[in-house]
Amino acid sequence: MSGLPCADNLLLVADSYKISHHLQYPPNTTRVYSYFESRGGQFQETCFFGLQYILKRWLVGQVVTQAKIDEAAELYQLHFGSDAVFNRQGWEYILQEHNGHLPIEIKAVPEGTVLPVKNVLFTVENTDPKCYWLTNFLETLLVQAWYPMTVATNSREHKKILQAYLNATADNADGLAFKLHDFGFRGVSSVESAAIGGAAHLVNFLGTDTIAGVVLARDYYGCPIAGFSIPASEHSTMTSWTRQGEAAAMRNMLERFPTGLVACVSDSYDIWNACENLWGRELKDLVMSRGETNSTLVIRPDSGDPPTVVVRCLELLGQAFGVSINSKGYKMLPPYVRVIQGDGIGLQSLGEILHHMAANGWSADNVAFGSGGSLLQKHNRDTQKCAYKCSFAEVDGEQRDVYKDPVTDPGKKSKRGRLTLRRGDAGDWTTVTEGQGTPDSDELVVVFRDGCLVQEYTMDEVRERAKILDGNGGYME
Ligand SMILES: O=C1OCCC/C1=C\Nc1ccccc1
Repeated sequence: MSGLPCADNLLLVADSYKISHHLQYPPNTTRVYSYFESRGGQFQETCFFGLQYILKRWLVGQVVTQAKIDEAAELYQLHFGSDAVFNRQGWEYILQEHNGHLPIEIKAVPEGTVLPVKNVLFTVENTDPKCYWLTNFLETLLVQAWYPMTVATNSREHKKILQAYLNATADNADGLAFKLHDFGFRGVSSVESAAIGGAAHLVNFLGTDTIAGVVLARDYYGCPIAGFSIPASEHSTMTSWTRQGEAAAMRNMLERFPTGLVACVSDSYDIWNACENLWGRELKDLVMSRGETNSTLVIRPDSGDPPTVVVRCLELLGQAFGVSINSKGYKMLPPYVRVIQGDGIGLQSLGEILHHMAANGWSADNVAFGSGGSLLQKHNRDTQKCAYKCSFAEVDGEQRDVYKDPVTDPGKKSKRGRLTLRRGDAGDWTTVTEGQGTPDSDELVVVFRDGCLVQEYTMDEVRERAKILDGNGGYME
């Protein structure tokens, strides 16, 4: 037992109403086929990621045992006040006939793929006609793919902005992968969410403090080390020296971490004083000497109006350490001093800060950003309108296209029939409905079948697919 709620018992990982659904399909239903899509919302394209974690964590291998069936039967008898709801026979059939492996086929777009919303992202179908009820039993769990997909998509939107500003104001975009650091571990709802969301951010970037995400990438995406960080202070390690001791605390950071990158939060009392008089005067020689070993001090403001504070810090540091003009005509601090802004960073404020920097002649290359709640937590299933819907069924041997089309919301209309995902010569994506597609033209790949993970992706492959191609998703006015 992993100590998790539901303790790895897949039979408990569903909405309660699902437990009764095996009794609600037409008699002699032998096949239920459903698909997952994002209908779009904040973003009109989606970076698909995270299904592999769900498959490997919950569905691969012998996931049905007698003990799990008995535990579920007991709980559901209490939960419904009846032992006529839970599908004991159905689960025992899977245990006996399939040795506890799920007779399901899942076809998905390769992880990391970026495609317009409203396209099929994965399909689910039972491979044993007696297990028609299993396809949609799995909805509850599989729809949780909304989270990693939405985090990866949102993180990638930040990358577009950063790349555009680097292209416009920096010598190159070589530092792009470290420009947005994940600060979100504490701000999500669970360690597992941190792992999933943290890994999703790492599809696009290499900087993170969310260790759980690095661990998930190692354990589920074959990546020994998916993200990196550096020694950095927090307010307690600075303020415990007292206000009079702030310079000593800062000096300690430089002496304890004499080479490489070190970050120091500097707004405990007065960020302006810190930049001008502490880093810029009292510790100036120690800061400058880091240049001799290609080492860098990263100064961290952590309060105030972000665009104003970032630019003011750059101005003060520029006065103290000097400024050069890069190939794009923008100001650069010396290589041994940089700024990281980790307060109030989201898609909107990132653009505003970078715009304000550029408007004041500062290159985007001077600053890195940290984002927490906006990066990992400020999303829900509706952000990208992710849904799982049945589009095909077989009843009494008759194959029927299935759909919903609510008169009260045309936006919720679902696709009909078996679906395939086609990629045109121009790289455009089309979802072919009503079984009109052909298997050999289908971009959907069988990733799971009958308890086995048929196709697996490494973080490197995922990152390759998620790369941003044109460097000008820009926001430059
Ligand atoms: O402030 C924080 O809140 C919570 C997450 C971590 C964190 C800062 N970390 C950091 C890492 C690398 C450079 C600078 C800071």
